[in-house]
Amino acid sequence: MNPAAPSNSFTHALYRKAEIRAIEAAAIADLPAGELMRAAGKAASELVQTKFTPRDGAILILAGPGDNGGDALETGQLLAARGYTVDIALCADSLLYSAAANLSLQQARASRATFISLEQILENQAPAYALVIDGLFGIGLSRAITADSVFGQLIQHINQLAEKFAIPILALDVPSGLDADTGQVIGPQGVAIEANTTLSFIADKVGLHTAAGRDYAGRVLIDSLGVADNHFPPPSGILSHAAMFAGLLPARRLDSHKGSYGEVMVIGGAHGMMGAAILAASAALYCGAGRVYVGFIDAAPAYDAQHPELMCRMAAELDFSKACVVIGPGLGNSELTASLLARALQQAPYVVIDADALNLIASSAPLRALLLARSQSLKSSIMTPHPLEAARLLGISTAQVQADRWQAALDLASQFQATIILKGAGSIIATSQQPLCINTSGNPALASGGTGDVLAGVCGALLAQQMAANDAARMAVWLHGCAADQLVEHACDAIGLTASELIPAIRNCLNQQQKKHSKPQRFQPLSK
Ligand SMILES: NC(=O)C1=CN([C@@H]2O[C@H](COP(=O)(O)OP(=O)(O)OC[C@H]3O[C@@H](n4cnc5c(N)ncnc54)[C@H](OP(=O)(O)O)[C@@H]3O)[C@@H](O)[C@H]2O)[C@H](O)CC1
Ligand SMILES: [K+]
Repeated sequence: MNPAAPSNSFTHALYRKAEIRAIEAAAIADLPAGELMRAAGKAASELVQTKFTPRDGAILILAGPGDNGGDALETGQLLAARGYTVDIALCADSLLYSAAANLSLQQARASRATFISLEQILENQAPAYALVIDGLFGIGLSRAITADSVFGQLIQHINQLAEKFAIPILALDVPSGLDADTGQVIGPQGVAIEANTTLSFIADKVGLHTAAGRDYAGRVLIDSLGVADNHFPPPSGILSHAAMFAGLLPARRLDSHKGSYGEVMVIGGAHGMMGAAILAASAALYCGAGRVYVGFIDAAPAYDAQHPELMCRMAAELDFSKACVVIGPGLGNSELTASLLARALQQAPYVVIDADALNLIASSAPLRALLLARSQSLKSSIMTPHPLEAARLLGISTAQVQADRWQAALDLASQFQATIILKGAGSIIATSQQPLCINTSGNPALASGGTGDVLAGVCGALLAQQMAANDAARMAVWLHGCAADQLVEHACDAIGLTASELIPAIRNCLNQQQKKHSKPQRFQPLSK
């Protein structure tokens, strides 16, 4: 296989369909006809040999009407030549095939593969397949595959059989039915292949990593098909990975004190929602902020018994002028909260705007103006909307946000001139200047109350320790997800993770990350 496209700096690059088309067009001009399809078939057949090895059962290949079908036919004829039992369902009018796909079809027909009809597949309720290869549609899918269409019935049948008989599905390029840009199944009545593995060609695609993309694509592998480096423009997005965060938080100097690590003030915790502010503040504490205050709205407790280090005050008493203000967790909506938000936006060098504070901004033009003014005075702002909050901020519906999360994140970043964390499966971190980033850590155990408050607190701690807003946002989301992954793997499994448990796990992840990249100790203990 050709390694992920094309050099180290691009290993985690993400592109949209139009960019992939442009790369493909530039590459084709340099190459003999059909070369990319041959490379796709070679990559897929090698992957089957090395990772699936289904010698004891037949392989079913679904070949659709475009070049994705051509890739599948090429894969099929290569596997047949290597001695696999291959059934091919040709779901296409071959007269409409491109020259490259036609050549692959001729070779497949001349091979030992058996061509079977759609009816044979649909009637067969207990197939002895060891693997299904999905080459129905790739990036050329232009409209919904509706459940009642022939393709729709085929896809649903394959998904059901795969689940019932534990048959793995390898999708070529994109799981058929999924939009490679948005990560959504196309159309309200649309269906898509639920793959275990997706082997994507030329470069990685945004839609395989956000929204429903992760559920449909399974494990994602990339093969560049040998396309030369110079055909790849700078990526418009990247996937987060551990190495990105190396050195972002400098090693602690021996000659340092609590004042060296910044001050976080969490503003929120109105009556009935005090826990939200305490969660955010505890997360800031565990992520290394030097001093952490909680500024309550209605009444402040004398102290927090679980974390007596937190300084509990009334929000109105706090001076924001040197702090990182995390405003929103349990804030509520009142004249007082709006005036606190206005003061934070004007005074604080760093702000993290979460939850109710986002809703206040969505409904107030003066608050928006104060937020925009921050970017001109080089003050850092991170906003952490979930899809509903993002929808309010953009004045659209949640469904519209989810229909293209990438675009929604970009729109938020440019409208509010802030660093955006658009939460949800495959959280997106966006600024208007740098490539967007899709987070790769985390799991559905995070879908519980309070985890968003924790994330806001982590952002606050990193900002307070002088990290640039975009780095802080990317790293906070990544740590938050890593902590959930570690807990699910080693402690609590997928159900019942609480936001409180997440906090010490985030501290572990942060320290592990720091240790990996820190300088060796000056003094080693003397051996006895
Ligand atoms: N070109 C190359 O060298 C390489 C391409 N690769 C693979 O090619 C696909 C993209 O191929 P393309 O032919 O552009 O698109 P698809 O195979 O995804 O499918 C297009 C055909 O599907 C029809 N279509 C679209 N939507 C539907 C639908 N809902 N129901 C039925 N039919 C649909 C479409 O018909 P139109 O009427 O819309 O024209 C086309 O007939 C890419 O994903 C790669 O797998 C490789 O990268 C190798 C190099
Ligand atoms: K496919």
